[in-house]
Amino acid sequence: MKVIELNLTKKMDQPLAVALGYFDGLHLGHQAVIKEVVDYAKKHQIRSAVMTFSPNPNQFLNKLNSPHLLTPHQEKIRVLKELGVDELIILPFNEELAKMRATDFIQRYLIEPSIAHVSTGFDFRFGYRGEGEVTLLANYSKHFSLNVTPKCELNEEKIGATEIKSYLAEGNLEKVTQMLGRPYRLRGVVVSGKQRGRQIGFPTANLKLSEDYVIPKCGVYAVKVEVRGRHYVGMCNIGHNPTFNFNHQICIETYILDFDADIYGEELILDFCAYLRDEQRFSSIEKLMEQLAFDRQLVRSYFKLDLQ
Ligand SMILES: Cc1cc2nc3c(=O)[nH]c(=O)nc-3n(C[C@H](O)[C@H](O)[C@H](O)COP(=O)(O)O)c2cc1C
Ligand SMILES: Nc1ncnc2c1ncn2[C@@H]1O[C@H](COP(=O)(O)OP(=O)(O)OP(=O)(O)O)[C@@H](O)[C@H]1O
Repeated sequence: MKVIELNLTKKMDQPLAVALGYFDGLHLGHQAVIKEVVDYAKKHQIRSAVMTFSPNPNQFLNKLNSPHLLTPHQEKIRVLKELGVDELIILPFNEELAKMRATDFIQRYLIEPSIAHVSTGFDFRFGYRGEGEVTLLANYSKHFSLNVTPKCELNEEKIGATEIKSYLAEGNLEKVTQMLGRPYRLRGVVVSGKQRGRQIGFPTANLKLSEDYVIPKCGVYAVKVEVRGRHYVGMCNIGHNPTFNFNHQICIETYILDFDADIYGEELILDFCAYLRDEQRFSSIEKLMEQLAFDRQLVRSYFKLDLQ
């Protein structure tokens, strides 16, 4: 997939079908919008693209330091590749774009580059203070064809980034996975901890996130783990390690089952599959160890591994 960061000002080399939106999460609603574009492009033998913005419009408009995203930049690229998108076009979201009238946006980013087909969702808004709605796009049928994806819902609730973020904050991974159509993923690098895990028989890989992700609720999770291109299962604790000494900074650490290797500095990918329990402060290290052994059995049975 080609990633283009630019102001589209002139005609594109080849006709494009584009999906428009920020697309944080790339959940099932976003996937419906994007799949339509990929299918349209295949059928008409043109290239498919996602047209998005950077930085996050919310971050720019509300002057947030860190946006905390479900799919930060690299993660978004990875999922878009899997969806078969040919190009990712990133428009710089700046003062000029924030103030651009909706009709000027259409002229500059859709008509001038000769975009052939546009796909959006039912509630897409664009232009100054979100004044432009999909009905406005429909007025330009002589320039581009338009597809509007109806609302995708899960049990009558809109599938959306805000909803997924609140389910992550509650530890409701079932809803998160259903809305995303895949497990929630964190990616980072293994850094050294205080080496206490090893001493209590549960060495852990401490994760330093590679991008600004939304962190799920503190607690213990059954996770799928990918490291050095191989797949494992594990149990991940997100929290403050209160039994030892309450750490103010949240730490994300994973005990990988049936694994013993030095992976400091390696990339680690965690897929969050099930919420097992809250983090607790135990009265002794022995009690914590007993609980960890119990958690390990739970993880084995969750993933239907032979109990050992
Ligand atoms: C699956 C799992 C669950 C854990 N649950 C708790 C917990 O409930 N309470 C707690 O204080 N620490 C918990 N821990 C954290 C251990 O205290 C931690 O592994 C130990 O402090 C080692 O930290 P280190 O890697 O910084 O050396 C858990 C760790 C793992 C891997
Ligand atoms: N549940 C959904 N069903 C159909 N289309 C959707 C759904 N959620 C978002 N879309 C569409 O996907 C495109 C990209 O969405 P974008 O991220 O810009 O905005 P959004 O509506 O705020 O998404 P979200 O609700 O996930 O935050 C838009 O065209 C939007 O209308």
